Amino acid sequence: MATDTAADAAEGRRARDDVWVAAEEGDMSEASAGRPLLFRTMKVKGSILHPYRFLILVRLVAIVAFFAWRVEHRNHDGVWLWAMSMVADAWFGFSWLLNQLPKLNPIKRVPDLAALADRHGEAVLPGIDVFVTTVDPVDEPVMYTVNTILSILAADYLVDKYARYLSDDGGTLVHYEAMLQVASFAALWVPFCRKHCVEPRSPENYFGMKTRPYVGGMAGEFMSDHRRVRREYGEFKVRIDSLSSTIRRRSDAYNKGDDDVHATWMADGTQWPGTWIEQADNHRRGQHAGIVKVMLDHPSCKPQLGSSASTNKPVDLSNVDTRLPMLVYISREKRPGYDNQKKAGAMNVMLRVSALLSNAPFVINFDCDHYINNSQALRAPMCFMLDPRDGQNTAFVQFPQRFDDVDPTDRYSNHNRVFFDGTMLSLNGLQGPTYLGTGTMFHRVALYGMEPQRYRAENIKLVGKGAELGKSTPFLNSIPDGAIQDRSITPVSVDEGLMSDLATLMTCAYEDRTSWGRDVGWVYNIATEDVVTGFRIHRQGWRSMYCSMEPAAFRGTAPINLTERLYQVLGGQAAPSRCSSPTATLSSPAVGSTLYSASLTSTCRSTRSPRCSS
Ligand SMILES: O=c1ccn([C@@H]2O[C@H](COP(=O)(O)OP(=O)(O)O[C@H]3O[C@H](CO)[C@@H](O)[C@H](O)[C@H]3O)[C@@H](O)[C@H]2O)c(=O)[nH]1
Ligand SMILES: [Mn+2]
Repeated sequence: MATDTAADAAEGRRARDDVWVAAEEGDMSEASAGRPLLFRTMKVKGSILHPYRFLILVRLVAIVAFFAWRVEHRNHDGVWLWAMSMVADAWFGFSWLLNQLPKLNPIKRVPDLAALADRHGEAVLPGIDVFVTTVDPVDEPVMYTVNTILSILAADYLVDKYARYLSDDGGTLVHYEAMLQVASFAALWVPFCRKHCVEPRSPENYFGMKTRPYVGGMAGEFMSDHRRVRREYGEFKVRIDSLSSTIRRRSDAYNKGDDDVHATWMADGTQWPGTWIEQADNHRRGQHAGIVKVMLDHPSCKPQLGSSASTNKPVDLSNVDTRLPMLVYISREKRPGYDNQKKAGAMNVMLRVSALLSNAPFVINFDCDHYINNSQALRAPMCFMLDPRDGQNTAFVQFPQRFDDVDPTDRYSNHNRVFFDGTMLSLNGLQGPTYLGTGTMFHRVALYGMEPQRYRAENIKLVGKGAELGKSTPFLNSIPDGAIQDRSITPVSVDEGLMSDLATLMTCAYEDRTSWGRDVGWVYNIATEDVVTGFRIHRQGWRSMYCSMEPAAFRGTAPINLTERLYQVLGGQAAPSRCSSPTATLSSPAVGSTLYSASLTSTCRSTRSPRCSS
């Protein structure tokens, strides 16, 4: 749980401060034109880096010498075996070299939130669309998803500058009704977080902490508010846990006497358009209509203070802004015969649907089991995106993945330190880290397949784009606006016309004969759509940034037992490009193994969600 993490973090910080020193920024006056720099760049201290580089050189010499020795000592009794092992060694050595080169100059970049606040004040921060994906309320427990969503709704960002989207690939009523519950509990939880500066803002993790220093300004009221909200959260959990039985009971009552149809019914007495408990034609997992429901409208741009304490509302919110950001539920259309392309397909639909509803210039995505751990986490990537140096060319900002519930010795290497704190920082010194699938903020236009220099709104050419981006005129028209950073998100009226435009964007057939899944959006037909999508964006000349912040911006759940961990590693291995070294699983030849091993320890990653119950 999050309790040991504070101590861990403090210790980690102390250790790392001995390693990192400020890097020289060179003459920035021209690039920044008087605008303040919004992040600090650090490099590894010379006394550590130089010996490390020397070590790489020594190993390189040893490897070359080893090769020479192998060539000279050919085994004449088994030339084939010898040749095969030489080929393997050559490939092994080459990939080792590729793995080492970026490590010559690791770079860490730390966002300067104070400078961002100084420069931007509050009002001019750009809009963000936040995407969360989920599939199955049992495999990916609903409690994780609702906590993720509560943590996003409570994040410290301008309420009218971000919108929240949940994509439910299962199309289940449980998820939809869970979102209704979230919307109602958030009306208490979010103002409570704001009033008392609560961290983290995922209630399960917050109430699970043993101790926490109070940093808010209303210590006097804290204990009673805390007790009250905790009780409400308990009741909220009970309601969430009983959703599936509530829905089943309700549906049974509606279906009584009808032997043919066993529909699943919503609370308002209409049939659920998505997947039914008893699956029927047009109401099964792989076959149902597209659904989009705006559950919380886009808020007004003026703060709305809450009411003072009364008997039925014991928490005094008279000085707290009670607005909530927009909340939208989406379940895309599913038809037999179409490959739904898993997460990549879901993300592409969300990208299009959000373009007509909020069309923020930035999007950030989370898997349903990754919550916001640091309420400033949506501001931090802005330090990179708005920075005068490379902001215009930065396609995405990637955060390290951190995990709860890892046993103290980390015996299954869940933290994956070499990958998140080695390889990624190393790539950060080059064109930037790869896209890792969750906790990543993008420039929307980078996902539309546009190149960095064409990025400014006035340069976007829509002629001929219909073939690439699909034939929805409202969507094509939204693209230039989606590039304007200082555009505020304006509330849209969800009328019949808009609903039919949205339905078109969610259909399976929309992407036929377009570039979606190839040159536009998340890439299809590959196990590691995230990594490959990142590569495509890099290829176009964009760069990416790795954002280091304390406390960790986001946290996820790690496998708690060996079986789950092995599944996870297997998932990563099955997809070689997820590993920084493609040969990490090959057994190395006896002599070579010691030379290579240090660079090969657990460079693979994957965050397959644990099949745990909550
Ligand atoms: O048909 C699908 C399948 C999955 N998902 C969502 O995609 C996310 C990741 O899927 P999961 O099965 O949990 O994969 P993991 O192995 O846990 O995830 C790792 O691998 C994925 C595939 O490369 C990356 O996208 C993730 O970000 C990365 O954490 C989850 O939020 C799912 O709900 C969908 O929306 N639709
Ligand atoms: Mn997962």
